[in-house]
Amino acid sequence: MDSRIPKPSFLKKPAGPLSLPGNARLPLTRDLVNLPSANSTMFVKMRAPSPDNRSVGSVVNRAKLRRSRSAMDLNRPDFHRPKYASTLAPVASRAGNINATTVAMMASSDLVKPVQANSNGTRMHHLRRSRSACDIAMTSNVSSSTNSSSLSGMSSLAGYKRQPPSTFANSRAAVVQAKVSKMTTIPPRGAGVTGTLSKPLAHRAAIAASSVTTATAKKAAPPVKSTVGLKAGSSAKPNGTDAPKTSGAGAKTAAKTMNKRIPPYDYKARFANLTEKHKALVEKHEKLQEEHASREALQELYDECSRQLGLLKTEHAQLKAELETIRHNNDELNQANKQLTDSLDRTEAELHKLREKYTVTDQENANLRMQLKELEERAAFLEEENVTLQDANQRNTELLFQANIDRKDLHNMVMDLRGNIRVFCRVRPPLTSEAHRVECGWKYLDEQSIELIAMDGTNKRMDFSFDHVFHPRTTQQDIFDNVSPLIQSALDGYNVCIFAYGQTGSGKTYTMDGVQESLGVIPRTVDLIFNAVNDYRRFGWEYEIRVTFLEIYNEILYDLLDTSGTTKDLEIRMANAKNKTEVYVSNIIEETVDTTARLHQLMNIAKMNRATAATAGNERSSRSHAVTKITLIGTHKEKCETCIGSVNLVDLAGSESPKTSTRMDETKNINRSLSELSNVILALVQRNEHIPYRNSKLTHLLMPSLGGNSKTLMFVNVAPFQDCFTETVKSLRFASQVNSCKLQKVKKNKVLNGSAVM
Ligand SMILES: Nc1ncnc2c1ncn2[C@@H]1O[C@H](COP(=O)(O)OP(=O)(O)OP(=O)(O)O)[C@@H](O)[C@H]1O
Repeated sequence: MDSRIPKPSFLKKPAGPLSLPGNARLPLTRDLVNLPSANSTMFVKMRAPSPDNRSVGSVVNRAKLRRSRSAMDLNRPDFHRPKYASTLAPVASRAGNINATTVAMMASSDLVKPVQANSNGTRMHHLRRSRSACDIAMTSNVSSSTNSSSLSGMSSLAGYKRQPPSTFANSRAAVVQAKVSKMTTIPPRGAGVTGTLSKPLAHRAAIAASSVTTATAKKAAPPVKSTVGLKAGSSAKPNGTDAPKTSGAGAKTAAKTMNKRIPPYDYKARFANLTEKHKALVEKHEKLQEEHASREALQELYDECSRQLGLLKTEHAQLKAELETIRHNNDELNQANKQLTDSLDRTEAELHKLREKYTVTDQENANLRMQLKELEERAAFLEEENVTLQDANQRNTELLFQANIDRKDLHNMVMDLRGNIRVFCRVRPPLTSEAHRVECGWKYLDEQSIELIAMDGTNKRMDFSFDHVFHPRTTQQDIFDNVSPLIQSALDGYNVCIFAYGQTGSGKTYTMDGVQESLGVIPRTVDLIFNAVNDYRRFGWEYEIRVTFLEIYNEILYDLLDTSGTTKDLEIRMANAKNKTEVYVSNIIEETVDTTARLHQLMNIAKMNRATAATAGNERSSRSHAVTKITLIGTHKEKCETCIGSVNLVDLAGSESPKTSTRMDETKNINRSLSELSNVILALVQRNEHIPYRNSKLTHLLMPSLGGNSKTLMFVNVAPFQDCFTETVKSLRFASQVNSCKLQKVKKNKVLNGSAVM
């Protein structure tokens, strides 16, 4: 298909040169109109191939073709302008379209979006995108018709459906204005800088929007449809609806003039036409400058918006971080609140329990108060009763004191009836080691009589009577039960003497001291005295207890509490010149004891200091007379009464046959002192005027107990063996003599002006 447009027949070459200077020729209207902006490919593609040089060859030089149609080719003498060339309507400035569209699109979309990297590149990108977007439909149509023919390609432009510029531009402008107004009406957040910047920003935005609106409104005239200008010989028919509304009447006239068909030879008309077009172009240039200014304003607005956006983003990030912190704090507060709520629940539960407990306790408290009130009433009653009872108690104490005195008198009377000197006989059992020894025949007739039968073949029998006879199975407690009444007499203010007499090994020390597992009379007496003293305190009596431990060995006195090792001269002296039976020992240690333990301790000391040795009848024989004296001084402060009693506990040395003795001097002294004791007893029995107390230390010391104001008890201890028969008979005969002795009536010690009368 030949796309060459046939040369119009009416177009003739001018006869002579125009009245232009030199060789210049007026450019064609088409060239002038499309010279700066008609370089688009669309238009190039729509251009018909040059009718010239078709005969040059089969290959067409397209560069030549373009050049042949350029403005410079107008001077060619063979140039033939196509008829339709002057009828081409001026194409609306694409730059103007692009600017308006770009501004509208920027306002609608990109102004509120962050600028990425290079702002210039982005702006160009928007420009390119907007232009390509506008040309999409047209480009596609053109490309599809390029290979057919220019005419068909131009005709295909008729199908180009451009969006109505006025509507599009107006809508874009409206969007821009809405965006700007929104930006200006958004209250500034955070720093005041944003608020202060909003005013110029709004102003610029308003200017830009108004410019865009004006530009787009001016561009509301639709771009010339190619189909109009492409129709050969037909004049352009401006569409009334698409005609520009802001160009004014001059522009309309110029357009009409320009579009008016001017003969080629009418240079004046053509010049006028060109002048009008130049004028239109100048106006267009001014408008483009305004648009450019608006674009710069928009660019500044865009930059400002970007900066604001950056600030807003920073502020947004800060607010986001702050929000995150607040959320974190809120979570922590929620957690703490939950814990506090749990704790509060527990506390309320505990409070509930405590309230219940308080209620119960309050009830109990009320009950207790009632009980307290009752008790107070009861206490008042009891207090009155107590006063009454105290009066009664005082009277009873008086009665008891008097009764105790009566008891003492009665007790002493009984003791007097029993005799002031009494004799108890005790037969010890044979030891396990003494099983081989032959025993005498012992026949216990009653509690007071005993029959001794010799087991040497003579069958000799002897009867003895005493105050009490104790057989070998008698316990220490049974013995002391018969002794304790005498101790009570000592507490009542009487002198008491208890001594053990008998052959060596007959059981004297066992009876008086006893052994650890079976205590004798002395330790039991100590316990009884301290128990009685405690009981007497209830009657108002306070007792002072003093003790001395004396030993008579070979007629010499020794203080058993003296552990100094020095020898002191102990002398037995008369206590009172009027009463020659009361004696005391000078220089002896008399210790006051407060406790039983202390007294037992002193007893052990004395026991260790006592002289002992082995004898034929005893491995550990006491070779001296030991005298333990306990003085009891009772005081009744209320009655101003004092009673002094004493207990002499004597463990005599054992008599020994000179035949069996290995220490004769010791044995002689022992036997002599025992003999003197017998003489005194006999003198008392015979009621002699002279009683030989002073013949021995022992009798001298026991003088108050034997012949004076004393209650005396003698144990006669005998061994059960046949080889002791002679000594046993001697002891029993002596004890019988003592038992027959009737001492004078014992008197109670009197105390006058604090001095004791012994
Ligand atoms: N009633 C008794 N029951 C058990 N054993 C006893 C009894 N009497 C004495 N004995 C024991 O017999 C032995 C001799 O007794 P004890 O030493 O008391 O005799 P004594 O008369 O004091 O002798 P001496 O005069 O030589 O000192 C001791 O071993 C003692 O334990």
